[in-house]
Amino acid sequence: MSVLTATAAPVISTGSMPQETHKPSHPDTFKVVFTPGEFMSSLISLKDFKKGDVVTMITGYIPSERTRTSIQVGLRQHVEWNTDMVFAQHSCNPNLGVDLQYENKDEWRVVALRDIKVGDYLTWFYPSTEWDAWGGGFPCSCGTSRCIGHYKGGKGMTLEQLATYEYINPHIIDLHKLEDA
Ligand SMILES: C[S@@+](CC[C@H](N)C(=O)[O-])C[C@H]1O[C@@H](n2cnc3c(N)ncnc32)[C@H](O)[C@@H]1O
Repeated sequence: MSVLTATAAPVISTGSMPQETHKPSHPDTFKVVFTPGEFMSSLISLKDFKKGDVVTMITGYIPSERTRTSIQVGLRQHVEWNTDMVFAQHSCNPNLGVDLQYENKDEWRVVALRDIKVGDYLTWFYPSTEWDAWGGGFPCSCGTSRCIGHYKGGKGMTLEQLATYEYINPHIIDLHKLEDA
């Protein structure tokens, strides 16, 4: 079935969410680091992972429009993460891959791209799922040697640039091909 399944759970929004009322979605796996300032919070690991481990399956999402807190899962489909994964920051040298290549949505997963230690910040490469960055994107503060500068989504990168990253999802490649056609 191609229709995304909605859940009754409340949508987790970030930024303005009061820390006091926040209920961790994965208390054994990761933890939100609440940081003052607009959209400055992030996610750290509570476990060690080996490269290739599944860090979490993607469950409980809610179909959505493109928002600051959504993830693009198809050519025109977006969902709200609806878990603490929404707090994971973008990095141009991420330690997580978001793997949506499976036809069966129950198989969608977040994978460790390298060994991860307790306390490491958890990050993923937003252009691996997002074609067009919400609100025009942001100046990236990942500070890595691979930093692409201003994040604009997959459409702001060439296919050759994207090919140097793992887990660039099929809809991003397809959207590039459609644009180039
Ligand atoms: C899905 S939220 C991530 C959680 C967010 N940091 C928070 O506190 O709610 C995405 C927003 O976080 C910020 N962000 C994420 N990664 C970033 C990065 N590498 N550099 C600068 N801002 C980033 C941007 O404001 C972006 O629109």
